Parts: sequence; C-alpha cells; structure tokens
Amino acid sequence: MGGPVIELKVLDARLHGWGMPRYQTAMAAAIDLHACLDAPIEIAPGSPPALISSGIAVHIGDPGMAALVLPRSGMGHKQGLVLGNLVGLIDADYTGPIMVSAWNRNGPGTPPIRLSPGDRFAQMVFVPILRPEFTVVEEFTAPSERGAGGFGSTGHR
Ligand SMILES: O=c1ccn([C@H]2C[C@H](O)[C@@H](COP(=O)(O)OP(=O)(O)OP(=O)(O)O)O2)c(=O)[nH]1
Ligand SMILES: [Mg+2]
Repeated sequence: MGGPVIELKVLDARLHGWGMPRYQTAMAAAIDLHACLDAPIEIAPGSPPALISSGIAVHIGDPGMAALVLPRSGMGHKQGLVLGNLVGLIDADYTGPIMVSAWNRNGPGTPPIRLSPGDRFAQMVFVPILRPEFTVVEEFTAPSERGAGGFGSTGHR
C-alpha cells in the first residue's frame, strides 16, 4: 500500500497454483520464495548447497533499492536449512532468475533435508540502499568517540 512498484516476471507457471510471490500477512516484511524443482530433492548434511530457482525475476531498476534473500527462521532454526551464501544480495540491475543456494548446515550423521516442488523455502526482503561516493583521505577529519576500538572493545556487560 503506497510502496514502490517494481516489475516481476513469473518464470514458472506453477507459481500461479502455489501462490504467487506475496506477503503472507498484512505487515510481513518479506515474500516467501517457492522451490521451483522438477521433483523432490534431499540435501544431505555436508553436501554442497543446491542452487534452486525461485521461478521469479525482478528488475528493481532503482539504485536506491536492493533485495536480500534470507533463510526462513523456522526452516533455518529448526531444520537447519540456510543459505550457502548466508545472505543473497539481489542488485537493482539484475534481471535473471532469483536463485537460492539451499544449504543443509546440520552436522554429519543427521538426516537429509527434503524439499518438494513448491515448498516455501526462503524469503526475500527489499531494502533501501545508500551508495556513497568516496573522498580518499590520509587522516579522518572528524573526531570519533570509538576510534579504532572494535571486536568487543566496549566489554560484555
Ligand atoms: O542468492 C542470490 C545471490 C545473488 N543472486 C543474483 C542476483 C545478484 O544481483 C547477482 C550477483 O550477485 P553477487 O553480486 O552477490 O554475486 P557475485 O559473485 O559478486 O557475482 P557478479 O560477479 O555477477 O556480481 O546474482 C541470486 O539470484 N541469488
Ligand atoms: Mg557482485
């Protein structure tokens, strides 16, 4: 409602039956992505991630926006299905199929994760992007309270 509108191509007609990419609730931040598989697959622990098409393409076409592909929290936390690239970044000028690297992060000896055609197995969120230009300097001009401290420099409690 009132948000930006971007073009989306449906590359796999089965999505019409599975439920087109949509926000599952009125205030959901992300749309779920469906696994456009020909047949069920099993992703074994320790095996390379499976690269699976979501069956959609978008052309964001605005340098102030990008999309992130993220695990679904239920599948990631409970089943161990996460992304081989941890987070997928979709550039505003990318027009190919949105692909998902599906990785079973579980340890050896655990059962494979089964994915069936149409399963909602990841999600995609659109985010604002800043693209600053850079002034190369020898020394930073403004003072900084933190300075170069990092990696726990402020303590734990
Ligand atoms: O999970 C993902 C990550 C990326 N992409 C697509 C969209 C993105 O715009 C493009 C390039 O991604 P990225 O820049 O992260 O990968 P790269 O390894 O740097 O490839 P490139 O050299 O094409 O930029 O691949 C996906 O479909 N799914
Ligand atoms: Mg890149």
